[in-house]
Amino acid sequence: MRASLLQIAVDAGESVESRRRRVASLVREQAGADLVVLPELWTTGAFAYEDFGREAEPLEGPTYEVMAKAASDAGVWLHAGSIPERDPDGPLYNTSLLFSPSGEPAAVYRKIHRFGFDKGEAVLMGAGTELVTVRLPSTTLGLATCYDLRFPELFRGLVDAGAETLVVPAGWPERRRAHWTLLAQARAVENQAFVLACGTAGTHAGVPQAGHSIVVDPWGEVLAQAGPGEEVLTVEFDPAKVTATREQFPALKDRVLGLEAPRRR
Ligand SMILES: O=C(O)CCC(=O)C(=O)O
Repeated sequence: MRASLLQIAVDAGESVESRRRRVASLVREQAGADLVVLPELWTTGAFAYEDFGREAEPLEGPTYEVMAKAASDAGVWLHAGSIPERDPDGPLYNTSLLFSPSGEPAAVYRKIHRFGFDKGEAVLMGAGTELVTVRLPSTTLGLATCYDLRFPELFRGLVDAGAETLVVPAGWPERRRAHWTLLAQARAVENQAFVLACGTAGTHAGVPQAGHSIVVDPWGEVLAQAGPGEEVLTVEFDPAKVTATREQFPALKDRVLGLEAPRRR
């Protein structure tokens, strides 16, 4: 399986409209890949809180249309990263879109863990409530977004639902780059799954982005990692390695569920 992670530079000097066009043509250039992955909130930038409301789109808005067409032009499965979604009956959501190689919608995932504590995304956006997995011809994807990477129970839920390849679009800041690499490897090792984590480059809203998108195999080996700037990170991997790893080192079978809390003495 060949995957291309498009580590897009999100800088304030470029309009959303021109970034959308630029990213669509980068997706088209990936014809021949099986899966293309974009980062979180690449239209606005994950920290451009003031732009969320202004740039929010309906689910089937401009980014959806342009990305559906780009997926079918390239003939690839496209994880189009996430958009600020305006739900007509509810709040904004940080919503990921996945398209099939014919440009059909294949999945929608609304980010469950919102970042910012008592400000930013945490107050501006609603929380998703559903785990999402998607069966591709050679692997089952499990979807998560950025801050979700810190919550292992979400990933365990995805694995229980059959996920073998965990896809994590992000807008991770440079300041916590060490956590990004460490957590991507931890999620791969503990779940014996591939992790494809695609971040942004550039600086928006005064927050330098980490870049360093990463692909980790089920043994925790880093198959590829990008540098800090805009980059297309392409990697070939064998999805069958998930089953092989889980058979050779069957730690997932030794889980003990439903442990009781310690008794007070
Ligand atoms: O957890 C972190 O350090 C970064 C999370 C983040 O930037 C996000 O979810 O947008």
